[in-house]
Amino acid sequence: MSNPIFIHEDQVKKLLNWDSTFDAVEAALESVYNKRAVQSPRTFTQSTTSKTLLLTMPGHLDNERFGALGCKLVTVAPDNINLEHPLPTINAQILLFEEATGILKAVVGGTEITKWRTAAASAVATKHLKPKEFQVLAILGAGVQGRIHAICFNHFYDFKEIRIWNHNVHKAETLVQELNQVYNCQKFKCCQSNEECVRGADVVVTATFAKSPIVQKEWLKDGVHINAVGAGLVHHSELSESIYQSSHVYIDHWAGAQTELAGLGKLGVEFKGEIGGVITGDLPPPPLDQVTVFQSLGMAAEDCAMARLIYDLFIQESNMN
Ligand SMILES: NC(=O)C1=CN([C@@H]2O[C@H](COP(=O)(O)OP(=O)(O)OC[C@H]3O[C@@H](n4cnc5c(N)ncnc54)[C@H](OP(=O)(O)O)[C@@H]3O)[C@@H](O)[C@H]2O)C=CC1
Ligand SMILES: O=C([O-])C1=[NH+]CCC1
Repeated sequence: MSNPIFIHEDQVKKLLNWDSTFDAVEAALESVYNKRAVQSPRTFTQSTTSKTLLLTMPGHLDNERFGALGCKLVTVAPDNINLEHPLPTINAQILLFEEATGILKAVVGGTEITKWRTAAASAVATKHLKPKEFQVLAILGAGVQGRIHAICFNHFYDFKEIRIWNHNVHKAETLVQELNQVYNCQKFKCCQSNEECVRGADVVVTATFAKSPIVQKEWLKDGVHINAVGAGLVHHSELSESIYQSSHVYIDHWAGAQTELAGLGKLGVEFKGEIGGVITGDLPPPPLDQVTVFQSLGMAAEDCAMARLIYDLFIQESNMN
């Protein structure tokens, strides 16, 4: 019996690319809708001696290119940011199993994968729910997800302006400066308030730990698309209730939504369906003048697809050397 391979974060980082990530995530979202993926509900284990939360996310995906049986273990430790030497808030590993035998074949660093696949899921949802009219992108949150969303959306879409707001404005200023320098442009702009950031935007991303709404309905332009990524108290704490009640809301997976978004159900919010249904064409695209929300929870199927992608690239590269 061979020992499992360890693919560390720095190796994962070198193997990641946006186009394959997009394909893997799109395949995962479609497979969940087509019932070619199995995702047992994720579990949440709260440490009683710290703020750290451990999530276990088992999944299986039946797909020629991205199929895999795996389990992501991911921790959320909000205080990491305040350490003398700050660490990422979200850290993960993905266990990948041989399907026929159940033997562990690889442990794949999951922190970069979580970053990339989450931004790619927002990009996939945006492609299917807001097919054109990109001028202005508003990103609320300048942490790990805010940054990777800026990079991902700049890769896939031709926004004229990418605005970034953070409740601590200095952090947004630093990120904007970095991105304008890296891409040798001036399209990244720092906003002093969340309202200034959102007003007039065509696409909005929320990626914070905000426990109360940071986006209000009256700030939204007709036809805006929102990718709601962050979770404060719950996964729907970043947008005001009236946004959810008046817009077309799509989710990544029903099973997760039934438990983790139960609060929205109590407010009378009816989900239009899984984004996978829009990808397959079974669900009609929303009218262009309607506000749309992609409520992203994150799925094991995305992580399995990504771990398989990285595993295959790692083996290919090892065989070449
Ligand atoms: N849907 C999905 O698949 C995934 C969702 N997530 C979620 O995305 C969110 C961001 O994660 P990540 O970027 O990795 O975390 P980071 O810690 O890197 O960033 C968090 C950001 O939220 C800001 N923030 C913290 N508290 C508040 C507040 N009360 N109001 C407004 N902004 C606040 C922080 O600002 P500052 O540092 O200045 O305080 C920072 O910009 C989290 O809620 C996380 O759970 C993450 C991964 C996957
Ligand atoms: O899907 C995911 O990995 C996560 N969602 C929220 C925190 C981590």
